[in-house]
Amino acid sequence: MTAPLKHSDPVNVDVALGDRAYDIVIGRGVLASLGERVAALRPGVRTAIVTDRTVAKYWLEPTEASLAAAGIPTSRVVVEEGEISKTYAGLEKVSEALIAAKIERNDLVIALGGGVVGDLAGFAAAILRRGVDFVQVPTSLLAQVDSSVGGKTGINSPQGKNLLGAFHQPVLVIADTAVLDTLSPRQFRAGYAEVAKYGVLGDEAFFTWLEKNHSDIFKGGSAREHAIATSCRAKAGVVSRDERETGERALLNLGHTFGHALEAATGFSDRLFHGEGVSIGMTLAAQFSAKLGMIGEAEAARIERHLIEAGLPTRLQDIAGFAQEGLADADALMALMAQDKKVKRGKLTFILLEAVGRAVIAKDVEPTPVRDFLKEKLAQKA
Ligand SMILES: NC(=O)c1ccc[n+]([C@@H]2O[C@H](COP(=O)([O-])OP(=O)(O)OC[C@H]3O[C@@H](n4cnc5c(N)ncnc54)[C@H](O)[C@@H]3O)[C@@H](O)[C@H]2O)c1
Ligand SMILES: O=C(O)C(=O)C[C@@H](O)[C@H](O)[C@H](O)COP(=O)(O)O
Ligand SMILES: [Zn+2]
Repeated sequence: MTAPLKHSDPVNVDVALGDRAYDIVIGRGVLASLGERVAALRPGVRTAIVTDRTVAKYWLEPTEASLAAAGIPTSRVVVEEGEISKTYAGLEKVSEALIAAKIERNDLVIALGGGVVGDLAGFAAAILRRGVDFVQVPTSLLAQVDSSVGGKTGINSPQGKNLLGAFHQPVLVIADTAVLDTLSPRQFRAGYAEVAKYGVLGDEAFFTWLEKNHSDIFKGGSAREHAIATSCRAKAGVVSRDERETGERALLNLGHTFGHALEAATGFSDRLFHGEGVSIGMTLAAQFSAKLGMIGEAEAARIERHLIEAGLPTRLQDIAGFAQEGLADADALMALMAQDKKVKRGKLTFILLEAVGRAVIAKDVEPTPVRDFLKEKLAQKA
């Protein structure tokens, strides 16, 4: 872990992917430099900004102003906020709008928003005219620490999370930490789950730092920038070594096998945001690791305690409408987990823990112990 930044220093994190390498620029106010940076990267380019209604209200005009100041023509595509847009219908809307705006192969799509907009606009860019470059301007904490980096793009199927998609790296990521000031507290907390994930999966010192400093991240200031930069460095390192998830990258999926199943079981709705699903999933992964004797109960409890302190849900019973059919049913959750992209020849793969800060990939996990574990968890009192 590197020392916390001074508040005013913008920081650059390099995603070292050879001829597809790119910079992540992190700092307060860096959105104003978007136009200048895009003009330097792609002289003469035209752009289409894809965003959602809420983000448009706060951040579309400053984004357009920055591009206009650099002489870059823009058009806009505004979708509904939330997972409802990360769908076939959302993809059709964005793709048709980009075609209507005559976005050409050498133009740029700009994803201005949270992970939904980033995944959706990135996927539309990946398939438009068989591939147009795109820039990520992440506006949620989750997008700044995770989804804008690494090139996973896609949409959901009613049968599962991110089941249609492509690896398509952005050419630039601009993470302005000031834009997080308009994010709702619940969405900020949800994004924090992915920050904690980076500590839990590979950096015990960062997790310890988070235990002491998490409230400062919520307040803003240098702790926020430090947490974002540390998460981005961790992700950039993994992605540069294993872009297509043939090995190590699967570690970034800690908590997601359970979490994605819970998101599907709640209909990709506001009952459970992605980061909240990750928080519950990460707690379950830690508890399952303890049940298998891989870590002590105390370590699993340490992780859960921190997530609770950060205001996150950690138990299945914390989900609104928990008792509804589907969610309180281990077999239904097992069926949803069978659609996980880490499944190989029908066998589940889980990301489990050997310690706080040391995650491992567990292949060929037998379904029976997982089902029994879920039944135990489902039987707990609300
Ligand atoms: N591609 C990846 O590697 C990756 C990684 C993690 C998550 N994801 C995906 O990201 C999605 C979740 O992303 P998310 O949590 O950002 O959700 P989101 O995109 O739905 O954004 C959350 C909410 O916050 C609002 N919002 C965003 N920025 C704002 C701002 N600055 N001010 C006010 N409101 C703002 C949005 O309008 C939305 O309502 C999921 O679909 C998940 O699967 C992808
Ligand atoms: O970038 C990755 O790799 C991740 O797994 C990051 C996750 O936080 C993210 O939610 C990702 O979209 C999940 O990937 P999926 O392949 O399980 O859909
Ligand atoms: Zn995630």
